[in-house]
Amino acid sequence: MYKLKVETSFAAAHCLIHYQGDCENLHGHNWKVEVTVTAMELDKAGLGIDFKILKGETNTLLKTLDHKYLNELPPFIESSPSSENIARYLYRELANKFNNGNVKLDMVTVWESDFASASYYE
Ligand SMILES: Nc1nc2c(c(=O)[nH]1)N=C([C@H](O)[C@H](O)COP(=O)(O)OP(=O)(O)OP(=O)(O)O)CN2
Ligand SMILES: [Zn+2]
Repeated sequence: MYKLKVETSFAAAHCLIHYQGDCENLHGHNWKVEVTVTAMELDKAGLGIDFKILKGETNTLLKTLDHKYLNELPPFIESSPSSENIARYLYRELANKFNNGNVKLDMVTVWESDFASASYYE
């Protein structure tokens, strides 16, 4: 079994809902996103899955969040755009793209600062 990880990022604005404190006000982060998959077998080139595919699909999804006000986007109308909910949203979208007989999405981790992150996995 192999574990592969890519890292990328996006910038966006948000405010936490049902939260009392500074973070209920509009502010932004440069979120770092880590996507980890497991692969059972390698192809002839020795790859579980091409990093270019992992990063490409992830960046395509992140483009829909980049430089947006997250609270206005459909995934976060009902659920506050916390790092936890962002990680879960990304996980569910990327699982549909990556999961097959060989590859399984393992975990998505979202860092909202150098010191704070949330991960989601199933
Ligand atoms: N479990 C979570 N806790 C918090 C989240 C979150 O997504 N999940 N998010 C926030 C806010 O987004 C806030 O912007 C956090 O910003 P940060 O600067 O890290 O928070 P502080 O101001 O408390 O940082 P200091 O280190 O105290 O300056 C809050 N919590
Ligand atoms: Zn925040």
